[in-house]
Amino acid sequence: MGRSGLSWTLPDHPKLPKGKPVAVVVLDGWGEANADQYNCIHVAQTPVMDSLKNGAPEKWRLVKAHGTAVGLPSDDDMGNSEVGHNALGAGRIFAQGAKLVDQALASGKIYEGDGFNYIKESFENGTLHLIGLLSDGGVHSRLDQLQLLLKGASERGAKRIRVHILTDGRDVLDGSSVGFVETLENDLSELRGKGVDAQIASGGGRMYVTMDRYENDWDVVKRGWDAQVLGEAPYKFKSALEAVKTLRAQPNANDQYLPPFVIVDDSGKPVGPVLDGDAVVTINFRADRMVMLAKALEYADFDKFDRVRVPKIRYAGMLQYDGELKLPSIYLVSPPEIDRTSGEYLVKNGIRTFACRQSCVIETVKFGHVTFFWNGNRSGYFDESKEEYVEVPSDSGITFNVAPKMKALEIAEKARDALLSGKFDQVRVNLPNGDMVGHTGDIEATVVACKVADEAVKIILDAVEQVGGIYLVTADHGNAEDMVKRNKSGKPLLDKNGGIQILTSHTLQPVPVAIGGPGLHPGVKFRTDIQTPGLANVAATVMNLHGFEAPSDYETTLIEVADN
Ligand SMILES: O=C(O)[C@@H](CO)OP(=O)(O)O
Ligand SMILES: [Mn+2]
Ligand SMILES: [Mn+2]
Repeated sequence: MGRSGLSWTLPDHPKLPKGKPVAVVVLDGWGEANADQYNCIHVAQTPVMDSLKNGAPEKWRLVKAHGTAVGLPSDDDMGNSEVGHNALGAGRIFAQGAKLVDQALASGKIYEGDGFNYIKESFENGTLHLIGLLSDGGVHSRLDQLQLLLKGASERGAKRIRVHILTDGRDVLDGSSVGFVETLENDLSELRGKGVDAQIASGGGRMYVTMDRYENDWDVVKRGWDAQVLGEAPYKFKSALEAVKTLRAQPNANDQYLPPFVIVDDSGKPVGPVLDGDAVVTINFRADRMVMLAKALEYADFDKFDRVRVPKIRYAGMLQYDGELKLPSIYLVSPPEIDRTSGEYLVKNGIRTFACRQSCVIETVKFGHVTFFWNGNRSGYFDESKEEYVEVPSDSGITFNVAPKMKALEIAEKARDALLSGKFDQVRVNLPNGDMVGHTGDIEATVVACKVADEAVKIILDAVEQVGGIYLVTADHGNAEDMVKRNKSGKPLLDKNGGIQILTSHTLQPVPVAIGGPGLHPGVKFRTDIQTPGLANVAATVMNLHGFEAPSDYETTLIEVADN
C-alpha cells in the first residue's frame, strides 16, 4: 500500500500473459478523414498504416481525440498534444486547463484565489502585464478568456494594463492575427474610455518569440524577454495593428514567425517595459510553451540567457505549468490533478519504460509529449532505474517543410534497438512528422512527412516481429489528414484570390488505434460494445497488453479476449 492506502499493485489479467515487449507508437497529428487531395495521409504512400487498417474491425478502430473526450470545454475544440497525451497516459478524462479557466472566470473564483490576491497588490502603484498567445485556437490560450480577465482585473483595481501579444497562425488561420489585434485594440480602447490606461506593449510570432518548448532554443525566449521586459526590439511601432499589418506585408511573412516588436510613444519610448513593482500574468493555460518563460520570470538563479535587468515583480501563471517543479509557484487557477498515470503504475509493477522522443528545432519538439504529458504534466522520472528517456536532437533553425523527414527514421532505429536489446518491456515513441510539417501548411512536404512516418512505423513493427512482441499504434489528434479549411458541408473554402484556405491547425477528426504482433494473444480483438471510446481508453488497453488489469476507475479497455 502506498500513501493514503493506495495500492500500486495491478491485478493480473485473467487471460493475458506478462513479459511480452510492447511497442506503443504515437503518430503525432495523424487523424482519419475522407480521402481527397488535401488528405496528405491518403495522398502519401503509407503501405504499413494501410495494412493495419485492413485489420478492422478486430485489430484496427477509430477513437475520439478532441473535445469532451479529452477534457476540453466542447466538441468544437480540436485535439492537441497536451490533452491527447494526457489522456493516453492517464487513462481517465480530466477537465483540462481550458475548461478550468472557463469555470474559474464564469464563477468569479479566479478573483478570490491567492494568485489574484497576490498580483492585486501591484494594482495601486504598478502595471499589470498580461503575456500570451492571442487567438481563439483554444490549444494554449483563448481570446475570450483574456477579454474576461482584462475586464475582471480592471474592475478590481488594475489601473494600468499592458498586453504583450504573441501572434498565432498555427492553431488558427495564418493572417488571422490582424483580426485578433483589432478585437483586442477595441477592448483596450473601451477600457481607456473607462479611465484605465490599457495598451498593447509588445508582440511577435509565437514560434519566433517566447513560445519555445523543452529548452530547444532559449533565443526564442530571450527575444520575448527583450521586448516584453526590457522594451527592446528590432521593430518599433506606434500601434500593434500597424505593427502586425506592416510586418505581415514583408515577403514570406507568417503569423507564427513575426519578428519581435515594441510599441513606443510619441517620443519613441517603449510604452510597457516590465518594471519593479509590476505584476505579470502569463495567460496561456497550456504548460509546455510557457515553462521556459516562467523560469526566466521566476528563478533568481538563471543562466539560460542574460536577462540584463530582472525587475522585482509579482508573477502568476494562469495555471501552474509543472507540478513537479511547482512552477510557477503562484497561479490563478489550479491545474488538473492528473495522478496515478499508467506510466507510474507500470513502473511500480516492474515494467521498464523507454520513451523515445525527438527534440525539434526552432520550436518544439515533442520530447515532453510521451514523458511530461504522458505522466500527467510531471517532469522527471518516476524511477530512474526503470525508465530511460532518449532524446534525438532535431534539426535546428528551420521550418520543417524544408526537412519533412525530420528524425523519424533515427527515432525508429533507436526504438528498434531498444526492443532488440531485450531491456525494455515498453518502448514508447512519438513520431512528430504529420503534426510538425502539417503545421507549416505545406501540402507537398506534409505528404513526404506522412510517407516517412509510415516507414518509421515499419522499422518498429519489424523489430516487434523479431522479438515476438506486441504493438499498439495510435495518434494524439488529427492534423495531416486535412490541410484545408472547409465549410459545414465539407467543401474547401477559398480566399479572396480564389486560392484554398490552408489549414495549419489540428483537426476534430478521430484517430486510429491498431494492435497486433506475434506476442498478441490470438483471442484478442477490439470490443464492439463501447460506443464512442476516446484516447483515454488506450491506457487500460496497454495495461492489458502487459498482462495487467487496469485500475477500476480507468476508462474501460478497448479489447476483449475470446476463448479459443
Ligand atoms: O505546437 C504546438 O504547440 C501545438 C499547436 O499549438 O501542437 P501540439 O499540440 O501537437 O504540440
Ligand atoms: Mn500532437
Ligand atoms: Mn501540433
